Amino acid sequence: MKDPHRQGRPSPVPRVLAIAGSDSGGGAGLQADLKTFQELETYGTCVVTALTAQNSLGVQRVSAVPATLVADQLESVLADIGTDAAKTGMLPTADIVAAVASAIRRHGVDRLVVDPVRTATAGTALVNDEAFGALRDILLPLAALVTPNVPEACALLGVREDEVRTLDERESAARALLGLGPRAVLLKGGHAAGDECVDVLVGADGGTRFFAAPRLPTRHTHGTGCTLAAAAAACLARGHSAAEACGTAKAFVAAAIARAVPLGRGAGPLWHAAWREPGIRGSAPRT
Ligand SMILES: Nc1ncnc2c1ncn2[C@@H]1O[C@H](COP(=O)(O)OP(=O)(O)OP(=O)(O)O)[C@@H](O)[C@H]1O
Ligand SMILES: Cc1ncc(COP(=O)(O)O)c(N)n1
Repeated sequence: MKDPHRQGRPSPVPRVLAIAGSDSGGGAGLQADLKTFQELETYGTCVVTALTAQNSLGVQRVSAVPATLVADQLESVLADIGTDAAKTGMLPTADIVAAVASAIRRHGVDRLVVDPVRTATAGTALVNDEAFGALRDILLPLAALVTPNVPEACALLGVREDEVRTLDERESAARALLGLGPRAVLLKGGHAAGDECVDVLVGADGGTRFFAAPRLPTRHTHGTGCTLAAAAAACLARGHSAAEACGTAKAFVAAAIARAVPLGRGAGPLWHAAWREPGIRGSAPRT
């Protein structure tokens, strides 16, 4: 980003900004993002877009933060601390999407990861249709990387989910998403069938990469999407390429799922500190 107040001096630590909703249960949203940033040895800042009353069983209540307050938070962070990368999660209204796009442009944040959050795993809508359309039209063209799951990819493209089943169909869908303007697309495979979770990366270099990891037999996967996108943003802030960032992010999320904790009566959260354990990074996916 343009960082006039640093006058060309590098930041003492990589900085990453999360622009997302709060999850009171601590498993997804901003809470997952900040834990991930810390584990990957980056300094995390956060702009709150929504408050949710949420736990392992689902989302009980959602309240959007006024767009002007989102804009003020963005200005407070970016005009002083600055950032080396940013990541968006839950952007509940079109006004909030517009405020985010405007700040990203004005401050020249070019390492932007957009996680096109739409509904919680439990099915509750987190974002209205107008906001999702605004994200597609004005935020995706600013993204270095967008990380949809299969239902989100289908909603962005306006196609049915049964048209995006096989790996070839997922690769074609990822390529079609490049047409919406992001520089790279990681189409996640958590929702696809099979013994492996295969994520497909297509990017500006024209190539395709597959990141595969065994599908872990657990229901404690609350916050996987947020964690993956946050880890990718932390890696971009460290100066890694999109492909390197996706490889590390996949390994990070796999390790955190392997050590997920059965808290609450429903889908429990990941254990982000798994990354510190000797040997756990050995669960790195094949690429
Ligand atoms: N059971 C699992 N075992 C291993 N990896 C998984 C599992 N479920 C999801 N993943 C991986 O976690 C990451 C997030 O994928 P997923 O498709 O679940 O995203 P998402 O639906 O956006 O997540 P969320 O459930 O947080 O909304 C991907 O890298 C995916 O391959
Ligand atoms: C604030 C917030 N942001 C994102 C998600 C999506 O995560 P998941 O699909 O795992 O519920 C969520 N539940 N809450």
